[in-house]
Amino acid sequence: MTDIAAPIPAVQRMTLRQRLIRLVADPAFQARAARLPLLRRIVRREGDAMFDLVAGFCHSQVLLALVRLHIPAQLLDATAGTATLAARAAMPVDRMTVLLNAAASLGLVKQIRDHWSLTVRGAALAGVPGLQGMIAHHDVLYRDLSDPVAFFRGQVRTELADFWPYVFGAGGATDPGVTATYSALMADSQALVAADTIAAVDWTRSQHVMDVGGGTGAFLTALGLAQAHPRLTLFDLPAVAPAAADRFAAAGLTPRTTIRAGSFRDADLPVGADTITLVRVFYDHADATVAALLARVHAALPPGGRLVISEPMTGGAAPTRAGDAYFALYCMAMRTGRARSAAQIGTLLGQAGFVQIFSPAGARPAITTVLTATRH
Ligand SMILES: CC(C)=CCC/C(C)=C/CC/C(C)=C/C=C/C(C)=C/C=C/C=C(C)/C=C/C=C(C)/C=C/C=C(C)/C=C/CC(C)(C)O
Ligand SMILES: C[S@@+](CC[C@H](N)C(=O)[O-])C[C@H]1O[C@@H](n2cnc3c(N)ncnc32)[C@H](O)[C@@H]1O
Repeated sequence: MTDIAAPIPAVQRMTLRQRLIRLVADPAFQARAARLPLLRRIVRREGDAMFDLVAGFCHSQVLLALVRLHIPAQLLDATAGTATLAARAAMPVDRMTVLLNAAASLGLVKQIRDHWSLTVRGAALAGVPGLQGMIAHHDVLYRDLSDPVAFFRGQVRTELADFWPYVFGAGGATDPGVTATYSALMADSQALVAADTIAAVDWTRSQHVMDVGGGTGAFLTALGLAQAHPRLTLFDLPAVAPAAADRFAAAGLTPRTTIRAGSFRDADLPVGADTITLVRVFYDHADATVAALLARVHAALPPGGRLVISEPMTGGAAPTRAGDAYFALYCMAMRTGRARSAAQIGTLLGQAGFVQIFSPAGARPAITTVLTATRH
């Protein structure tokens, strides 16, 4: 069913800003402005930006096709001609030409003489750990979003949550095959989050760090390699946590690490750490679960102990594309959690008895935002 927006009610007294908005929406003004030397550039820029919004889904599908056909990986190995790429993709040459030109328009590849190579952006796509894996499962998200009005009304039984079964608690993460798939993607997509989180925080005072919801140990491994001194404890669900042992062993970190399996929904957290990290954990959960988890974190830390939270956040009063037009929708499709702003998380921290809540600069907000807090 198509929804037509209700007509805007008549405005009694228009502010200056509203008058300006009405003027810009007037097709006659748009046509006049496009011819005026001073306004022409703005009109063109706004038109291009509007077109990008209109065509965003096509752009994403071009990206998805490239990833599914392993074109970034192929072009990282060697440049290739259109016919070669078409043959490898079992695609007619003329259709591959359309795909590659579309990718070139998006700045991902470029044709030099008869051969295609990656651009700087295409090379970043090929190299960012986990990014192609995230893109490859976006078909699930897009199916959930295919009727966006029903989606925003909460009338779609989304599929995305089935892709990440652990969010429904320990019972959701018992099949080792399923957990292995999502744990690998989660760990791969962690690399930039871990790098920015580690860089944003001063770890010199931390003697013992416990990563709660630490998956298969990607964050603690990165931290252990960056900081030689702290002891490291990983806490995650019984179906997930044991796999961290191989990662710790491969990094030579086994003597410094402890793995504790359990559910933070069902029991208290182990004590002993002076620093607890929660990386990409809150946004999977409702406020009540986060509040209960924070109470357990508070109880597990000594007075003066530190909590480090890191995950993609919304922009709050200043919405951001990554936070508000991607992660917020992603979390909504996950059904159990939501993307929050730093201010919202700060409020939850304050209610749980944490003080000195800071957001250190340094992290790339599209990748993650970091908050630190102290247990009172
Ligand atoms: C060679 C020439 C000519 C010049 C060189 C100039 C030069 C040196 C340029 C620099 C090039 C460079 C190094 C670029 C680097 C670019 C990088 C690092 C780009 C990184 C982009 C990262 C992105 C887009 C990350 C996206 C992450 C996403 C979408 C993650 C999603 C994660 C989700 C949804 C997690 C879900 C988990 C759950 C289930 C909710 O719990
Ligand atoms: C989005 S993943 C983040 C994993 C890791 N911190 C990262 O950033 O890659 C959320 C993690 O929380 C864990 N988790 C979910 N519910 C949990 C619970 N009740 N008790 C312990 N861990 C839980 C999941 O198994 C998963 O590893």
